[in-house]
Amino acid sequence: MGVVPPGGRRHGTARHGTGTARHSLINIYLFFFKTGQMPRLSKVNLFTLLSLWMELFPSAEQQKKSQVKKSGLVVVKNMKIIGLHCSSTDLHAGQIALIKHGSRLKNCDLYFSRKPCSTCLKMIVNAGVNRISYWPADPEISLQNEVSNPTSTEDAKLDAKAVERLKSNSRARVCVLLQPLVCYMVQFIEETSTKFDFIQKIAKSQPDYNTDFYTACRQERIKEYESLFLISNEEIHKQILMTIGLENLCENPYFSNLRQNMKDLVLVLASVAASVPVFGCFGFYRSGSQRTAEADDQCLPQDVARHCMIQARLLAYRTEDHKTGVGAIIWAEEKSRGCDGTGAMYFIGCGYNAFPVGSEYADFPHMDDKQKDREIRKFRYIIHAEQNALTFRCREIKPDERSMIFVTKCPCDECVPLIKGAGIKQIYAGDVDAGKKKADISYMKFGELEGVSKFTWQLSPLQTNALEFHDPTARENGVQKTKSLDDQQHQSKKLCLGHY
Ligand SMILES: O=c1ccn([C@H]2C[C@H](O)[C@@H](COP(=O)(O)OP(=O)(O)OP(=O)(O)O)O2)c(=O)[nH]1
Repeated sequence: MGVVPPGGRRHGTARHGTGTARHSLINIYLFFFKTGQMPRLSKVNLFTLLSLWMELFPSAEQQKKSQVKKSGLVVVKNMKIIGLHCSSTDLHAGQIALIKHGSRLKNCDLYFSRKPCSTCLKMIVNAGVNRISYWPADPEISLQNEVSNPTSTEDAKLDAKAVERLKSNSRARVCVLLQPLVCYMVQFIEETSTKFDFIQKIAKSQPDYNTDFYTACRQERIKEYESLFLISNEEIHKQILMTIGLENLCENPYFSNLRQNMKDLVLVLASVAASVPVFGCFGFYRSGSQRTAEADDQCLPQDVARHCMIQARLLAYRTEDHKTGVGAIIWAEEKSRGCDGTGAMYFIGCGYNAFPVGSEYADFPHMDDKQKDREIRKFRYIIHAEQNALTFRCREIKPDERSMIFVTKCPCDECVPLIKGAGIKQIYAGDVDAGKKKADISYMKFGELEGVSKFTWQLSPLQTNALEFHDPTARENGVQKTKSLDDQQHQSKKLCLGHY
């Protein structure tokens, strides 16, 4: 487990409101000028966050109250994600990993949202995994609810002991891999989430053009995730840590550092999740020209589409482009429901925009198209999020299955033909730059793309029709449009750190 950097607590990481946004922006600028880089999520924290998020994968199954808690799992090979899973009513996440990957689990790293039970651990260890990381709160077999059901808590304690015995006799490292966030990470994520295109699109539809709803939604998510992923009572948390073999973390400063790291990650998750909010009639809908498409190519349920877009948003915080972070993730759907808690859906690949693998920070230019000298602009070098997702995919894209890509920004002219050529059937994205031709990057092809269904973030068409009825010229993609606001939105869409 990482420790807090010298000087004590990291700067203001546990702030709950948008509060002094201007101040935090100045701090982020200072960080940028000092280090030359924007705050970035470490891979380990990204995998941990994705495991927590997978625990929340929307499920059609009825959740029964049980001692066995739902858990999320990220399977990683050579530091690349090869599986995103969550438990179902019948199977634990570890069992699903075994069914889906079998002996391919050898040398993989597994990130669990809860410490796995002995049934799962013995099989995973047997498969030869390299490392098992877990979130240090209530384990899969819950150690809470002592009073209401003493027998099952006794069983849970017995299981925790068995897990420890398996751990001490296994080659795999079973550990907690949390790292402290870099300075200003929480503020940066909060700032960029408020400015995220989806939030701005909703704000634009509000009469007073504000983003207060983002703050409210974030607060709700914080409450919800804190109750799920943290243990509010310090004594109970200590008791659980003791039972699951983490007595070393029960002393201060390790205990308070651990709790702070966990809290910061929960804040990150809540801030990102709130940037693709459940808000009024906003969601992913076909754009105008495609609305008559056949019914067999329907949009995913909104909660599933939102969930996957949030995965892409998390990936974007690994970007190497300090101006514009982009994340992309590809999922597909089998013909029939599988054993995974994700139903028929399975993971294919994911990525974010970054310079070619193996390159060093100074190898390539980082400037944008405001830079006069075209030779020192980033555009000819950077690999786009979709390109990385396709390159490092772990499964093939099958022509007879519904495959879908979720991208945090409108796919550009380099990526649109790649997505279509790869046989991806659906694109879920924003459309803010659609139709724009910039100096070195263009977004002209997305609007014209045919043969791939496009679902962009907008007001539901039903709602749109009502608007149209009143004023057919006053909308674009379902959002009431005035020229000046549209321009404002483009200006404020990013935390612009482009004036080097
Ligand atoms: O389909 C795409 C399109 C772009 N990018 C990445 C590449 C590059 O790192 C960045 C370019 O973003 P943008 O078009 O917003 O240009 P910018 O110069 O970063 O910002 P601005 O909108 O101010 O021009 O986004 C992708 O990953 N996928």
